[in-house]
Amino acid sequence: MIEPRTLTASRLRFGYGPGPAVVDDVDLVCPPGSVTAVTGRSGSGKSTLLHLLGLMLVPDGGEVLLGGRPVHRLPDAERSALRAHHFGFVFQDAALDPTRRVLDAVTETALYQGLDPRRSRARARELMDLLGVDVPAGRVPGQVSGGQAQRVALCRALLGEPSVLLADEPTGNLDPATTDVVLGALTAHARAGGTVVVVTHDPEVERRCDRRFRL
Ligand SMILES: Nc1ncnc2c1ncn2[C@@H]1O[C@H](COP(=O)(O)OP(=O)(O)OP(=O)(O)O)[C@@H](O)[C@H]1O
Repeated sequence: MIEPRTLTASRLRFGYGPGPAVVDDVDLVCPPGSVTAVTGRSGSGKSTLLHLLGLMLVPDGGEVLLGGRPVHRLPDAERSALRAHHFGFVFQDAALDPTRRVLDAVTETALYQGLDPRRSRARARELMDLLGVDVPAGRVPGQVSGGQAQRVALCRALLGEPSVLLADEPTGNLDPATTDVVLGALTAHARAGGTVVVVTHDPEVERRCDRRFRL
């Protein structure tokens, strides 16, 4: 069951070191039930914003709120627990363990969440079918294409039924038909109560999202 939660950034600011902030005074509200597109030129801070929203970076200023609760400065263990139970990630550098089978990569986070292994394997197969990840069960991530690896990461994120799904260029390596399938899955997750945020350079993907935020 997805637990609906609004994700909010308030006056968010972050820089990687001395010099100007990469994310500067960003206000953003992402309600459950919708897909928000984050766009902007290369280097404008989109991925950084997604890492801040996903509690992987701690802001220098401002707040990240989940369901109205400030979560950006929680101790590491609490932020990790929140990430594991409420967030799903499809990141460009979402490293899939190269030694594990694709199916195990998809079920890995669900097992951490305490889901029944047999049910999560069955659901993983359904999601892989839905997203057209048609690879032999024994394949390891290094033996699948970039576009397939992205969809494996999406299956893994969806399996956990996260309140918040953050995706960095999830259609970057995909043809139009497969882009449709991925957008359909992201939208379905939102309609089921999820909060979905997608970084994209693709104007067509941006157009099809419910909300738009330009950095
Ligand atoms: N780990 C890091 N250390 C220092 N600077 C970084 C780091 N990661 C990103 N940056 C810098 O922060 C800025 C924003 O990077 P970010 O990846 O957030 O942009 P982006 O909008 O996602 O770019 P793209 O569209 O090219 O993926 C860039 O100038 C980048 O060089």
